[in-house]
Amino acid sequence: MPTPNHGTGAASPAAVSAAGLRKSFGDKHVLDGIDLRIPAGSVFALLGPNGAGKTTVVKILSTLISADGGQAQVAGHDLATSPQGVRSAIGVTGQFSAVDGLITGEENMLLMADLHHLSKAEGRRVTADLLERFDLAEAAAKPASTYSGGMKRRLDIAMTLVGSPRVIFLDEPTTGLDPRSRHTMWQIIRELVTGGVTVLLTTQYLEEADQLADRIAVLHNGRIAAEGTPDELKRIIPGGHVQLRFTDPTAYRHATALLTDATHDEDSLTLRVPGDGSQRSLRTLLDRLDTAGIEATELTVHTPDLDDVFFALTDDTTPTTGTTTDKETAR
Ligand SMILES: Nc1ncnc2c1ncn2[C@@H]1O[C@H](COP(=O)(O)OP(=O)(O)OP(=O)(O)O)[C@@H](O)[C@H]1O
Repeated sequence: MPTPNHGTGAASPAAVSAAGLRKSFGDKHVLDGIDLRIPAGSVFALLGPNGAGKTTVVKILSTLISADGGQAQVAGHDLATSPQGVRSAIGVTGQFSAVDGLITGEENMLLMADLHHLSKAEGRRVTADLLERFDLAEAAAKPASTYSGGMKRRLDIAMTLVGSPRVIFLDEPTTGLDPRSRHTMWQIIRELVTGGVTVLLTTQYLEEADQLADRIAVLHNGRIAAEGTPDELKRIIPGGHVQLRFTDPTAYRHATALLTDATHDEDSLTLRVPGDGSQRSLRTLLDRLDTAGIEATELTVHTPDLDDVFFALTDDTTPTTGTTTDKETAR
């Protein structure tokens, strides 16, 4: 479920905007003209295969490295002319934790408060508040090296929040976490956005983008291959169909003769009828079968999901009508 502030565009001011970002490492062109617009108070997911350049985008937008070309503004500050302004408005949680394992969770937080020049009292207040919020109060006095992966990740994000950033970059926030910790992290991210923060996250997990993001961009070959809401992206990929499976070869043959737009597989006695999975198209198909007195043994509706989008956009060898996921099986 995306966040309440569906950042669909025009009305909300942009918390992050970028135009024509380019970056090469040696002769390797990693980013070849990236445009982004992330409405304030929304979650934006950057998806892409390994090595697509997701971390590079985060590093550029968080001023850790500079772009070779293009321009960007973050929280109203220009990357080129006001990098310090950008840094003061953002929080970054990278793939490699900033947590120091030798000191306690609380000490990590207090160190962060010092870096943000909070007074001792304010630092202690913010630390106690965040440790409580992130369910780390009990473990606060233990060395961070004894924390589980999920606890370290929560501490990492809590440390990011010490400076009250308006824009947060989360680079693969749930990689390596078990399903429960992943769900906890999703809840934390949703709460951040409800509080008005803007989140740019990179992820390998399509489900994560589907669950969290108001908008998703798929990065491939140095460019944004597609951008939109999860539903918009799913709509651009064909591949919805109804699969009919028969056990009676005669019924299968009759169905093949009737449904001439279907592709069929003689060996498994199955037909694939193109369709958008809507109630109307399903009813039409069932009416045609009923009228002809044909009964299928099994009917399965397939609708494209983000996996299909990802594969179709990032693998030139996969046909766009390829893999689909079973969404509903009847009979
Ligand atoms: N400092 C660097 N020097 C040389 N090459 C680099 C450097 N940083 C990144 N690259 C290369 O740039 C490409 C993009 O890397 P990046 O880490 O941005 O990808 P990514 O999409 O985040 O990948 P992953 O999902 O694996 O984390 C990769 O081919 C990587 O090897």
